[in-house]
Amino acid sequence: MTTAITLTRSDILGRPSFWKVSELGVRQFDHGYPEQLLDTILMKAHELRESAAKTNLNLRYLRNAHHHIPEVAQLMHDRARLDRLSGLAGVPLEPYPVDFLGSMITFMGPEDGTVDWHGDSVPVTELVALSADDVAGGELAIYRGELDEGRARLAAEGELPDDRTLKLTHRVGHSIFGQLMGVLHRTSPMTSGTRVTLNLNLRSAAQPHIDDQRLSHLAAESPDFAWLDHYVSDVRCRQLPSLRNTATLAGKDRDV
Ligand SMILES: O=C(O)CCC(=O)C(=O)O
Ligand SMILES: [Fe+2]
Repeated sequence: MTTAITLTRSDILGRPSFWKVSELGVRQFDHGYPEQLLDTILMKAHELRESAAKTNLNLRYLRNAHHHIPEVAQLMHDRARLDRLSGLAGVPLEPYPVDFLGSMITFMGPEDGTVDWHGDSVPVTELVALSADDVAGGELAIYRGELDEGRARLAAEGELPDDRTLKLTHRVGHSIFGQLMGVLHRTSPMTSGTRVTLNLNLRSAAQPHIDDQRLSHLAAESPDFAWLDHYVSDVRCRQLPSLRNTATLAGKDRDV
């Protein structure tokens, strides 16, 4: 595995941050995943493309990809992959548990559009380019600065200065792996070509409460509330113990 780029979270935000799973910022690396597995995922993604929804962020995507495509589930839960990503992040990671956000496949191009400025609700993501044909534009653009400050600038000025934006070109065979929670980013508009990308979302296995998910966001994404029971039991059984444990440890620190 060769690492093409590495940036810490503090490098991106321009300040230390507290709400994070680790100092992971963004890394791009040669993933070495089996070509045949990714080709199968791409072929099945094309078959399902017409069922992919468009969201208000101008993104055409197929959510819950691991339920539709067993090969996505295989990669998502692959132990060697999770161990390697955990090593890169510096903390144990696990697949994101809210089913419809665990994995998705995005379709981007001049007609499908590209995802607009946002911060991720999920803590950590791996973007695996399945195809990138004849692409002009379409880089992952990351604002170097605070999310809220960047949003205010966007609202006031309509754009962000180029010299504060880092652009990463997606490459087939490489993953862009990052902690994009609380980090303002988008995909640069594409003037030609198409890119199909597999997004595999993750969180800290040790501190699963570190997350920017909002119930209103989940409801907007999936208004049938079919995710609710599973979500509440995750909060009860995983997130609450982790939150309490963190609070206890912080209390102990103060007592010393
Ligand atoms: O594929 C990309 O360039 C960015 C995708 C992204 O930010 C997202 O799906 O949340
Ligand atoms: Fe994102």
